[in-house]
Amino acid sequence: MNLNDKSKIYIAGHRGMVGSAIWRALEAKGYSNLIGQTSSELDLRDQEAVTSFFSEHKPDVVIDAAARVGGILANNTYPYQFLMENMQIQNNLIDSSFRTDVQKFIFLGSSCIYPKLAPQPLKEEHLLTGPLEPTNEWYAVAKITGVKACESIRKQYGRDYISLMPTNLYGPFDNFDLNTSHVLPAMIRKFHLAKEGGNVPVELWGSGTPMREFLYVEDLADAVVFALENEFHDNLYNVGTGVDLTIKELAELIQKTVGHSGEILWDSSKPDGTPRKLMDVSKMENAGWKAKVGLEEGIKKTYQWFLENQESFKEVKI
Ligand SMILES: NC(=O)c1ccc[n+]([C@@H]2O[C@H](COP(=O)([O-])OP(=O)(O)OC[C@H]3O[C@@H](n4cnc5c(N)ncnc54)[C@H](OP(=O)(O)O)[C@@H]3O)[C@@H](O)[C@H]2O)c1
Ligand SMILES: C[C@@H]1O[C@H](OP(=O)(O)OP(=O)(O)OC[C@H]2O[C@@H](n3cnc4c(=O)[nH]c(N)nc43)[C@H](O)[C@@H]2O)[C@@H](O)[C@H](O)[C@@H]1O
Repeated sequence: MNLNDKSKIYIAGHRGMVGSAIWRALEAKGYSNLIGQTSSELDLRDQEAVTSFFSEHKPDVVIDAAARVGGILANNTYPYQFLMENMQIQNNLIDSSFRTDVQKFIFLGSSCIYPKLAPQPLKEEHLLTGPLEPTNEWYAVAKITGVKACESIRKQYGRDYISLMPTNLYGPFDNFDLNTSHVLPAMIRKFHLAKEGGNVPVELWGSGTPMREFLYVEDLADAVVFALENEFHDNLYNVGTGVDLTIKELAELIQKTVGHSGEILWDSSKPDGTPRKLMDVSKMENAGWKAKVGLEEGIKKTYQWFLENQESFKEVKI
């Protein structure tokens, strides 16, 4: 497709951590015809509403950054919502895009689509080669169907519909609610509150032994713009740093950044989840994209954002 700065680009989920980063990145590159709808303006679970939105606005490009998103506890507590809502949202967006001739669609999945015990680092071809991690298999199955829906349109109709599989993301506008968030924002808030409370102990979940990879959200937004501006000849690409660390090492890094000097306690009644999910990022690197922001720098930026926006960050109520 002939993309230009007047192309109409619809960012679904444009207020979220990922969607807002993509919006800022596109604006910075001069794209002036961006459209977004809040979930109260357009509930993407409502097929009829999505169909009429697409027939009215006819976007040239769709970037799907809308989903029911949460950390390990939220996924494990609300399996039906994480499965059904994510299938409804993505399927409505993908099918309406197909029917209104959208030529470029970027779908965002997650590294949890790969089998729990797949060989590490995770390669795109490991998809569907083994059982999923039980704490988030519901969300993973939804995301896998999104990947397959885009792949089927590329295969049958030759449309440039691609799926990017980001690793764990963090950064400005993240969800800092301690029940529904992911580990990195939860640790920032917990260590900050404990420091302010006189360096009281911090209680974290699980054993601290699982390993995780973290990509700063503005790097992901950069990868999405890269995928938008370049012709991709395959349907599935991992997006990450290719570097991971234990949850315990992450805790010590965040404790140092925040300046907390108390004890760290581990609540073994909470799930560890997947032991490791390090991404093989060579396919995206061969396509010409590489992450730039290191973890220490990204945590410092995110903590700074947290301090400046404590009153405004969203508390996601599930
Ligand atoms: N965060 C991560 O670690 C991570 C990792 C890998 C992949 N991803 C993927 O990245 C994407 C965005 O994640 P995120 O972290 O940015 O999540 P987020 O901050 O919770 O944003 C999700 C967005 O989806 C929108 N949304 C949810 N339900 C909706 C509905 N029924 N109708 C319309 N809009 C709805 C919300 O809109 P409103 O704000 O208007 O309510 C929100 O802006 C998701 O596809 C997620 O799977 C995230
Ligand atoms: C990218 C996301 O990865 C998610 O898996 P996943 O990394 O285990 O999700 P997280 O919630 O980030 O948890 C990562 C690891 O951090 C541990 N952890 C320690 N303390 C905390 C805490 O205070 N809060 C949280 N949330 N975790 C904590 C948690 O037990 C787990 O082993 C999937 O559930 C999502 O669907 C999505 O795919």
